[in-house]
This record gives sequence, structure tokens and C-alpha cells, in this order.
Amino acid sequence: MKLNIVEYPDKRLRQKSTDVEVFDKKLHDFLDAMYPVMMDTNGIGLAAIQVAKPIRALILNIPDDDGEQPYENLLEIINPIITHKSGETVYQEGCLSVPKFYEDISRYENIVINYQDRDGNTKTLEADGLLSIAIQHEIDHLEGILFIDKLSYSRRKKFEKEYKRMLKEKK
Ligand SMILES: CC(=O)Oc1ccc(/C=C/C(=O)NCCc2ccccc2)cc1OC(C)=O
Ligand SMILES: [Co+2]
Repeated sequence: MKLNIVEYPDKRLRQKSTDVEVFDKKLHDFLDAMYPVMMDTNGIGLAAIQVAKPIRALILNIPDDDGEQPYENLLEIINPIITHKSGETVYQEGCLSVPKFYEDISRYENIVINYQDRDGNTKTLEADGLLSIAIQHEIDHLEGILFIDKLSYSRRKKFEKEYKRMLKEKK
């Protein structure tokens, strides 16, 4: 199945995603189809809503020390729940649905999540660093929240102006 990335300001990105209930081949095929979409656009994280499927599923492949993203680093996180969060960290985030924009966003430094894998098995994951940031960024997508929503009023205004200009140039 060919999946295309939905880009801001498309209203579909604002939908709240619903829990995955059935862990069948259809789900597996969809997760398999998400992977090249993320990897072909230099992504490190992608939520299902970004390919127009409002289900609580996200994939991550955090680059390792030499910047590689081997397939075995792929994380498929379904129905995530954050059970612990602490500390604070700031990172310049980007998003495949908001191309060419990067902004400093504050997130929790450490989180623990419960989630299910593609077969419905419940797992627990403790994360810090880039993985923690990425998980929080992607879980926001499941609530219809984008990283640009976290900008101050003035920074958001600046973003909207620049983004509108970029959209006009694209036409
Ligand atoms: C031109 C452009 O838009 O560049 C990009 C922007 C963002 C991205 C990917 C962003 C991404 O994977 N974000 C996942 C969430 C996340 C944000 C910050 C830290 C961890 C995880 C890739 C880009 O490269 C291309 C070719 O699109
Ligand atoms: Co994103």
C-alpha cells in the first residue's frame, strides 16, 4: 500500500487517534508500509496519523552513534501510556509533517512507557535522551498535537508567516 505523509496545516493531523484493538496481519502490513515512508525521508519517528490513519501506533528508529538506523533498532509502539516522567530537556525538533522547520522544544528528560508490540504483547520501556524526546513527540501526534503548538506566541507567529511563504513558493 502506498502511504503519503500528511503535512501541516492539514486538519487530519488534528484528529485524536484511537486504540488499536486487533493485532492482525492487516496491522502488520500497515506497520511494514510505514517503515519505508519514514526511512525514505530521513525520518526517525512517524505516527500513524501522519499517513492518515488515526490509530495509536508509532514507529521509531533512533540513529546509533555512527548515525546508522539499522532495522533491528526499529521500535513499533502501539497504545503507549506514559507511566513516569521526570526532568527537563530542550532539543531542536523537526517533523516530517512540518517540513523544513526546526524549533527548540522542551520535553521531559526521562520517561517510562507501557505499550504493546505488533502482536499485542505488553512491554515496558524506560527512555532518556533522543529516544525519550522522540517518544513524547510521537505520542503528542496521537493526541493531534504538533511540536509547533508548543511554541511561544511570538515564535508561533514567526513560524506561521514563514510557513505560509514557503507554501506559496511551492505552488
Ligand atoms: C527538509 C526537511 O523537512 O527535513 C526534515 C525535517 C524533519 C525530518 C524528520 C523528523 C523526525 O523524524 N521527527 C521525529 C520526531 C523527533 C523530533 C525530534 C527529535 C527526535 C524525534 C526529516 C527531514 O528530512 C527530510 C528529507 O524530510
Ligand atoms: Co512529528
